[in-house]
Amino acid sequence: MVTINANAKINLTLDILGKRTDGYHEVSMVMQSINLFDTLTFTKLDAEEGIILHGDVKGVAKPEDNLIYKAAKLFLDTYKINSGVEINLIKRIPVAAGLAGGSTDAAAVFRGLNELFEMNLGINALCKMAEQLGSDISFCLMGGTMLATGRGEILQEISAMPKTNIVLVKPKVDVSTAWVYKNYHKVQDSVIHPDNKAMRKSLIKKDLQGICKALGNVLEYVTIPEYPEIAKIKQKLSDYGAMAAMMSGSGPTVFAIVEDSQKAKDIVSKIQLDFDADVFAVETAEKNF
Ligand SMILES: C[C@@](CO)(OP(=O)(O)O)[C@H](O)COP(=O)(O)OP(=O)(O)OC[C@H]1O[C@@H](n2ccc(N)nc2=O)[C@H](O)[C@@H]1O
Ligand SMILES: Nc1ncnc2c1ncn2[C@@H]1O[C@H](COP(=O)(O)OP(=O)(O)O)[C@@H](O)[C@H]1O
Repeated sequence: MVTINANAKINLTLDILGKRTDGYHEVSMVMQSINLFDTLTFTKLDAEEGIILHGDVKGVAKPEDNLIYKAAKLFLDTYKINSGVEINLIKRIPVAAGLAGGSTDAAAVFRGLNELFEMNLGINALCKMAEQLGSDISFCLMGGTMLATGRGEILQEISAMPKTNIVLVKPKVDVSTAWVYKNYHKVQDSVIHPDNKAMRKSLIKKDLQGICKALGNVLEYVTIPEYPEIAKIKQKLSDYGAMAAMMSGSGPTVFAIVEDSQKAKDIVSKIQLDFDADVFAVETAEKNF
């Protein structure tokens, strides 16, 4: 049996450089893994038993639609492995939250099956499969602090963010990533683009104030007008003394950077009373490879 913890991510920056001919958007974003995680365990089965998945994902009715199932099928088919596999999922990352919950589960499947079947595949081979299923899965394989370009699948390791306390607030609405990207053209002329160079410089200097100053996400301009609660959550987090607060990915989760774990606990206990939301105190996580 193999067990993998699949970390969620936040976007320290998210910039869109343009629309591509394949319909996706060209992005440039600094991504950071965090220690909020799903846990997946993998056990070999006989080939005729196929892929059996235990554990529900809200809104995903059929197991075959789960990214976990799709990733397992892709792995077994690609490497012509004549075996079944049983996968147990403990879901902790909120779904459709901007935290890459589905992508990180898929990445965990590639890592888990690589170990279970003793394939010794390198990160490049795993990333090749990842790209076929989703833009964020390659980052979830790598983890840590990365600059992601292309549609998100081209990764460059950059200076790691110092270990930092983060508070996550996920209001009880689900946001479709596809919908957010689809509506970006309506706001693109009025957005303030994040400064990725300034972010990278601050990361090199381990300057948390600088990192806070350089946070920026152009998708806020699409998601916040539709879900104004996100702006209220950002404001409250600042009022309660967070160093900075911003929406992650396509939203709706807001993450706040806070100076220590006591402050994080204080903020969690207060903000839980203000909003109908899932609230977590977490830390930044290190890379997987
Ligand atoms: C916005 C981000 C930021 O990290 O994260 P989430 O909010 O989903 O966590 C990502 O770009 C989400 O990546 P991911 O969730 O893997 O997206 P995919 O499954 O590849 O694509 C979902 C849909 O989003 C759109 N899409 C995605 C990535 C991209 N660079 N341009 C796009 O236009 C496409 O319309 C696609 O149909
Ligand atoms: N294992 C999974 N975990 C979460 N979502 C999944 C999974 N498999 C498929 N999905 C689908 O992917 C969509 C995006 O989910 P998720 O990755 O959690 O969003 P985001 O990247 O915005 O955090 C969900 O609404 C759901 O329909």
